[in-house]
Amino acid sequence: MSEVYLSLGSNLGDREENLKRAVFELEHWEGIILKKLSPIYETKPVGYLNQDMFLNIAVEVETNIGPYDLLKVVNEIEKKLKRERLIRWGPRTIDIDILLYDDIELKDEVLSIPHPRIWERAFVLIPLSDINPFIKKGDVYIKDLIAELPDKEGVKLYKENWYNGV
Ligand SMILES: Nc1ncnc2c1ncn2[C@@H]1O[C@H](COP(=O)(O)OP(=O)(O)OP(=O)(O)O)[C@@H](O)[C@H]1O
Ligand SMILES: Nc1nc2c(c(=O)[nH]1)N=C(CO)CN2
Repeated sequence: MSEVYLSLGSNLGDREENLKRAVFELEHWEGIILKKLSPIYETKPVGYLNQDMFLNIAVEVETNIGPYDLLKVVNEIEKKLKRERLIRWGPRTIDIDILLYDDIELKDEVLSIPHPRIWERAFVLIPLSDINPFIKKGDVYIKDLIAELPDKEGVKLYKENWYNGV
């Protein structure tokens, strides 16, 4: 079994309900075991600024599904939640990114692991460090990376203990 970290975000429709539905799908997917869920954070949009606030979480799962098949799974869940891609970095009912997959490093046209932008995104690193503070980039703990990030002020705790199934 592999240890995988995912990042989920929503800023369209009922954001909390979208996160719950996506986590429910992951939890009930054959070959995926849900291990840890972060609190929900409300976060200022990064990249494309003219859009509503996001809710973001990080999730740890165990799985025997390989990285490329796992990408298909998360894309399928996004589709199920009726995600439409209109603007790059724009509004979405749900976005699911594969952050880390064991210690794998890979990069091609369809998939990059670790996700290329995670180390510079407080909305990713803050929930991630809640579920595993021991993750490092090289020699540096993510807490120390977060301290250096300008967008950390835009990340506020929204709700703890929020998931009980849907
Ligand atoms: N680690 C990864 N997790 C999820 N998707 C990835 C990853 N690496 C590459 N991709 C690719 O990125 C493509 C675009 O993803 P998406 O539209 O969700 O980007 P985005 O969420 O708008 O921006 P960002 O990638 O900065 O979060 C996906 O179709 C997928 O093939
Ligand atoms: N706060 C926040 N900003 C974003 C997010 C997100 O999930 N949260 N996702 C993006 C594209 O992946 C772009 N910008």
